[in-house]
Amino acid sequence: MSAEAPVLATTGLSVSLGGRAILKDIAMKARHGEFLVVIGPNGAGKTTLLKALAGLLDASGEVLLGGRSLALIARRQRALLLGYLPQGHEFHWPLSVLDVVGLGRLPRGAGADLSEEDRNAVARAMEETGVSGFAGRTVTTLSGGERARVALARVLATEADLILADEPTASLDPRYQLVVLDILKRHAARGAVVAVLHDLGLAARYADRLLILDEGRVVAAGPPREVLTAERLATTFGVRAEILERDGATVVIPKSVI
Ligand SMILES: Nc1ncnc2c1ncn2[C@@H]1O[C@H](COP(=O)(O)OP(=O)(O)OP(=O)(O)O)[C@@H](O)[C@H]1O
Repeated sequence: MSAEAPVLATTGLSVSLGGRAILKDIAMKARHGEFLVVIGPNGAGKTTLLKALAGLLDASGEVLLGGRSLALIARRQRALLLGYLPQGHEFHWPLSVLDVVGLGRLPRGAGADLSEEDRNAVARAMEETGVSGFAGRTVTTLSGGERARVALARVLATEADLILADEPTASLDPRYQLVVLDILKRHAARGAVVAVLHDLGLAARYADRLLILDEGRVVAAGPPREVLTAERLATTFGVRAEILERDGATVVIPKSVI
């Protein structure tokens, strides 16, 4: 991907599901090196946006990856360019953790026998996410937080420049929430990351820019301290919140329901 074109950009991106307009004319971009966090109330369209960015939904408008139209990029090539971490992390097959993370190498042509390069990428991803200790365990026996980290390890193993992560910290304990966001922040530095988060405090701390979705539209986009205002939290989320600046970071304290 060229460093000049945004890693990811959309124009006029719209999606209808079940006869209802879910995403309406979304224009957004993630620049090289950027950690973009998508926030918004339940049902705003965040998951739908990530799926559309990953090319998993019929959409009108355009998604550009490194300046190239996603629609014109073959599926296998897409899988090299972007890693998609879906919400939920359910595994239905009783594979070992090592095998699941190894699946991340499939787009790179890996077969049943991984090359040394594949094995190194898998080992790095497992080390980073703290799952090496249970490499031999069957994924269906893992706890929710352990599964979430294995799912992230599989995406990291792809070594795609762009990662789309849907609620990557859901079901993680406080330490692993920070571990995972640190990983994504590091990854963003050499490509870009678009992540959906519900925790406004973590979103404010980690995001280079926030994209706020409400009822399928972008209602604000920019650095956390510019877009996270008490008025915005009231109109978009329906909460009264206190917003503080502490050690250079924006701290959000939701206080009551409006
Ligand atoms: N397949 C579908 N058919 C019809 N409506 C759908 C479908 N998938 C999602 N929707 C609707 O689209 C809207 C946006 O859903 P989406 O999952 O993108 O929201 P979200 O912002 O990720 O919400 P949450 O914070 O609750 O995860 C919701 O009203 C949802 O009910």
